[in-house]
Amino acid sequence: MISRLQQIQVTVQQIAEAISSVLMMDVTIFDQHMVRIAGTGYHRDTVGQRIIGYSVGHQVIEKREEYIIADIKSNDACLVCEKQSTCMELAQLCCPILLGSEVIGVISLIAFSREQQMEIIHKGTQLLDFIRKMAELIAAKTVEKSTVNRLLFLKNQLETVLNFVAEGVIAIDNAARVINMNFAAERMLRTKFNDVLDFHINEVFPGTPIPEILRNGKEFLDREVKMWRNGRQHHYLINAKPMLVDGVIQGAVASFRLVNEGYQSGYSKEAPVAFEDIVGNSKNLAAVKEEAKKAAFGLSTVLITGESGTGKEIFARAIHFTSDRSTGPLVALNCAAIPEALLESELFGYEEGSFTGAKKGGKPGKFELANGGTLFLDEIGDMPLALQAKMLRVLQERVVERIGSVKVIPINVRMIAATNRNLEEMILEGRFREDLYYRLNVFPILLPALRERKSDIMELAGYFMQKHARAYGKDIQSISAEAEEVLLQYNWPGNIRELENAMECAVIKTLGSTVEVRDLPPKIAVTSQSGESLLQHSAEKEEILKALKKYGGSVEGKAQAAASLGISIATLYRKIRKYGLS
Ligand SMILES: Nc1ncnc2c1ncn2[C@@H]1O[C@H](COP(=O)(O)OP(=O)(O)OP(=O)(O)O)[C@@H](O)[C@H]1O
Repeated sequence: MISRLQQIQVTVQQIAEAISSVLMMDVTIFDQHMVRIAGTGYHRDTVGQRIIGYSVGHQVIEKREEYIIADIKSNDACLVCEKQSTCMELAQLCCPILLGSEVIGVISLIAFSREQQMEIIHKGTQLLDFIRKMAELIAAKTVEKSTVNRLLFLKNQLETVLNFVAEGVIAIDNAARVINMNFAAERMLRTKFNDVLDFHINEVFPGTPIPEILRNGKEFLDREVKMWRNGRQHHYLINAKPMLVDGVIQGAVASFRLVNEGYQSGYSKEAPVAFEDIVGNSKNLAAVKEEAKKAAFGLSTVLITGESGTGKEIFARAIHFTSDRSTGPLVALNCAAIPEALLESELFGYEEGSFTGAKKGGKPGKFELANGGTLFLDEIGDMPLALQAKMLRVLQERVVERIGSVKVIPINVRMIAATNRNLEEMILEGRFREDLYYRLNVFPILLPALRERKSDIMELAGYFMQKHARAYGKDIQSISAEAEEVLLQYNWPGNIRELENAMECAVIKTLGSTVEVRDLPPKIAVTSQSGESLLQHSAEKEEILKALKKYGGSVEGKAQAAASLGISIATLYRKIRKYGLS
């Protein structure tokens, strides 16, 4: 193991040189294993080597004593040294480097000349006082080093843990500036920590109540915050706590999760959806529609998989309204939208008095509410393992028990589950139960991504253009050939939802009756083309300026401007800097 002195070798050498130049004598410093850590003059060349043989140094370490050796040839301590007869040193002064009661090394001041020897003879105790101070300094440096090492270790440990959790975590200092952020927070806020370090939290996460804590010191749980991003409103549930040092608020830490459109209420109130309402005639989509129609007429559980925004929910609704349960309830629950602790009672309900805060008369769960109809469980991949086991029982036995009750309630419910996750991979990682997967996957439906059905893009774009033009009372008739090319070239990672947002944004911006490239969100226009032309740059700059003029340069204004441009706030700030728009 590397010794304490070895860990700070450079510092030890510097101290040896400083002593040597002040006292005009050579210095050597070695650790408790007799390895030379530093040396000046004659001893410089053997730094890093172990001192062999039994010498005064060994005695300093063993006895933890200081030595003043006025004459090497006659001193008792030197008599035991094998090299005494050939030793070129005339006199020596040795001092242990102590860390508590442990010797971690020795400083030795050496006289090679008569004058230096005289110095040691006449001023030995003063010199020793000085060397002792230097030994204390070195010991303090080793403590400092191990403190730094420990802090680095803790920092790594903390980062590993932070980046392991699925919740977003963000920390601010006492001026509400961002000082830390984990991977999940980066993902959810679509930003990079380095891009927003030291930004005011409101610039990164507008509308969050986290700064309140700096004023009142009160922690809060499950506060809902809505934020516009990419033309879409996102809901977050936030918990936050003050960071206290010696009782003084030094900042705050918040953890949050994205509660995408927490549609907890049933769909029964909503308008029915037929397969004919699902826009798109590509071969891929037509095949899936045929499959889904077959599923609608059975009673089997359906598992819809597909990337986010591919239309899983709209398919689930079409299946329900085409099935012979269409007059029954359609009840939906997004497993990712509900805090884990509440999910069980949402699904299974509870009896009166089953836990603190339980409603009088108890509450039915979604299974009961969906009786005679369909239960749509979205984001099933986010269901915790313990609940998965309970779900499996319901699917096998077709009965539910409310929390806190022993009564068994029979249920007649068709289940449709959906996920954008790869459940088979999750099974291998032990995060999803294989038996539940097979129970759910009776009728699998795989929705293709938009990029896998390019021929649907323009049909959908036209459909959304008309829908939003109607809503905004605008007379927009067509999409220009250039805009069409851009729409077709783009990769659509956010699928149909992203296309709908893009077309809504275009409808808002279009001045005439045709959607042009400049009306599309800059992100789509830029990434669709190979290389960013000067023309695009100036168009983008103009768009940003327009948005900033419209919404104002305040933090809130910038957040709105970013939302209207379909970009994240951090990207807006980057572009403001890039185009010098301060
Ligand atoms: N083929 C389609 N025709 C018309 N609208 C569609 C079509 N597919 C999806 N949409 C619309 O696009 C949006 C996204 O679809 P939906 O919510 O069904 O996707 P999803 O796969 O469930 O997304 P997520 O996994 O993110 O919840 C919805 O507003 C939906 O009405």
